[in-house]
Amino acid sequence: MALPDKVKIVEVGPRDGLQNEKEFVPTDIKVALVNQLSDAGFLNIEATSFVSPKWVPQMADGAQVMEAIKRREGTVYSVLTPNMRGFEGALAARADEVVIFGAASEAFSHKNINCSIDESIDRFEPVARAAKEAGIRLRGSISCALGCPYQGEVPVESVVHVAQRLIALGCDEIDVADTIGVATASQVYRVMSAVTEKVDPRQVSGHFHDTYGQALANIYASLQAGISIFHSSVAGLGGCPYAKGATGNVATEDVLYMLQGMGIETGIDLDAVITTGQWISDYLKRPNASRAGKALVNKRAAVCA
Ligand SMILES: CC(C)(COP(=O)([O-])OP(=O)([O-])OC[C@H]1O[C@@H](n2cnc3c(N)ncnc32)[C@H](O)[C@@H]1OP(=O)([O-])[O-])[C@@H](O)C(=O)NCCC(=O)NCCSC(=O)C[C@@](C)(O)CC(=O)[O-]
Repeated sequence: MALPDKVKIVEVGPRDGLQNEKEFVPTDIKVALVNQLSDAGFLNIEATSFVSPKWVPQMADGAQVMEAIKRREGTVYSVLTPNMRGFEGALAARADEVVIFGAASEAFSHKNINCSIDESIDRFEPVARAAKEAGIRLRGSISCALGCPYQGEVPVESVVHVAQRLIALGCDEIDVADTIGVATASQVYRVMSAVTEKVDPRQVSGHFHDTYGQALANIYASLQAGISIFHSSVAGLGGCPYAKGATGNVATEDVLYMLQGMGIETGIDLDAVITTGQWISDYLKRPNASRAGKALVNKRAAVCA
């Protein structure tokens, strides 16, 4: 299949990137991160979650973040909402898109949102209806679509089933997520092909954590399967608190560098993202997990030396 000439990158750093940070990141830092990413030209930024602060304390300031960010014309600001309580918070915070998040693995569904897959879809139903009534975009995420930390293998049929249920709820887009980053390219090609047999490929995205260093290859395999929407996290921040050991999403800088090299358009300023990636890594006192980010920061330093 011919590769797309344009790809949409959904920047999930402010939510998926930060949610697992042990130390509370001050709201003004979260806001500065979102604002810098908006200025870099992202069409879609996942800014925060409206979930139980007991389960994910780092996202407790979601309303304050949404209140304070500078909204860029043309950028969709998304937030996670597991239920109607979350949806009400998102509506009040003027989110452009709400994300319901299920799983293809029963075990992870219970660990992450304290209910079965079927119960989660029932719980999402009123959220989906309310979002459509409010004219808010609706996205559905399928965690552990390529492997589960608790049950191991996840049947492709389960991924396709959850994908179809989420589309039937009215999702504008669904994310096939490798939550623990275990997948390899041929498995990804198979799963994406199976999902896009039933769901319009334009509505399907790839969300790849990079725990085993396979994310870029998995993105390439997804491109070959007709996918043209990908999630990534600036500086490779992140990991899900309910997927022990899962490291960050694939680094946005690495994805942009790869796509640029292939002549695939994203509309995003890689230089600006590199600066932001180094800034947030320095702030969090953690190494920058982006290879291209680090290399280009070092290259800048060499030029200035
Ligand atoms: C879903 C629940 C709430 C169910 O939690 P529960 O205990 O089943 O439900 P509950 O109704 O009993 O609520 C428990 C407490 O949370 C409160 N509550 C209830 N709902 C909300 C809400 N929306 N916002 C704020 N507070 C809420 C509720 O009021 C109550 O407070 P208490 O009475 O104990 O003081 C809980 O399991 C939860 O919040 N889980 C967090 C899930 C999460 O955020 N996980 C990480 C994001 S998913 C992810 O990272 C994967 C993804 C998307 O990136 C893709 C991938 O890589 O796989």
